[in-house]
Amino acid sequence: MNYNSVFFINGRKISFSDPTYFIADIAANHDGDLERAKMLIHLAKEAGADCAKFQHFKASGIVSAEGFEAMGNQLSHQAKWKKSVTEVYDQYHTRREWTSVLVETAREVGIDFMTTPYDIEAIDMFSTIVPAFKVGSGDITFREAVVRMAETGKPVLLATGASDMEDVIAAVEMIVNANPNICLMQCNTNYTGSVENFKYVNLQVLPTFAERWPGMILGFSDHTPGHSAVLGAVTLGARVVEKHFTDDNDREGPDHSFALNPKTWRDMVDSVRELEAALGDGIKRIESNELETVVIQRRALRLTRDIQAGEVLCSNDLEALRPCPEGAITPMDDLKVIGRKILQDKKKGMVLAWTDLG
Ligand SMILES: C=C(OP(=O)(O)O)C(=O)O
Repeated sequence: MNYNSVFFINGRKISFSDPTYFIADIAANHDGDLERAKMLIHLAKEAGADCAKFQHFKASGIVSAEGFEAMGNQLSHQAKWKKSVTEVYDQYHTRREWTSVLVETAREVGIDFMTTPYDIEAIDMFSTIVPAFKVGSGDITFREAVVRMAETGKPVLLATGASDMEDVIAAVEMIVNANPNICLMQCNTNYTGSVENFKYVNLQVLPTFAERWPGMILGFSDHTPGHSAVLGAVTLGARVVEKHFTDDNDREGPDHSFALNPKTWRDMVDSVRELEAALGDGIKRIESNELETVVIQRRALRLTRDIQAGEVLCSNDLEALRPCPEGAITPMDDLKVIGRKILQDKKKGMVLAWTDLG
């Protein structure tokens, strides 16, 4: 199976050794208003996002009115919606005629523009516009769309919420058969924003993915409150993180309540940057910022009395005390020092070097 451990999104290198790439999913949080969509792109950039992402669907191309009607429009987070599922999708869809304005706004602001396309027309329309495509979890089995995105040659970010390993294997195969640039994202698609959801996030799937596809770029699409899940995901190797983004969690639209806002988004980015710095490279060493503390915290063998040249050291002549200047014998070697002759006069409290001993 042929896939890359490094790919680029608009010149930005995505790999395990590079900083996490943050996608602010504006989704439907523009509330059907182009000015709000533009404002959210600006706010996402200010909050530290690398990418402002939208979703392009048309109600008629994504949901069956009859299908949801038959289920009473009452499942999961949709139960809170005041209108039917079709009406909500229609009201909150991202207008395709906004595209040039959104793309230009993102360019001016200096943030990548991306979308999750929910129909073939949208994939074709955006194939020369976006630097990468996102497959939303719900479309993991939409073969035609997944293959079409992969065939554009753009990196494909595959969300895997509400899927089992068999679904994931099939989708990964479809993508890598056409395109080696894939990011495999763990996701839990419960959008209720409940803290109960933490126990379903299952971050340990990331190492499972890594074991099955060594070196594949991993990501995490998160819908839980706070930053714990994201910090855990980055620790476990995710290098693309997506979270919903809004300016105001109290607005009425379907995606506001569980989104991060500019303040919480900034906190997340800052926390991940700190975590990345803290994770390091795994090589155990005395770090360059510890060179002084290694002196002040470690002990050296020091003389408990004035000693004259020719005397033989016994255990009572030595005590282990801080600091330990470079070259001093440490208490690790106390047994090698006891019984040795001292070659020159030394004062109480002085340290010993090997050249002091006969
Ligand atoms: C729904 C989407 O993604 P996810 O499955 O990651 O929540 C999306 O990108 O439109």
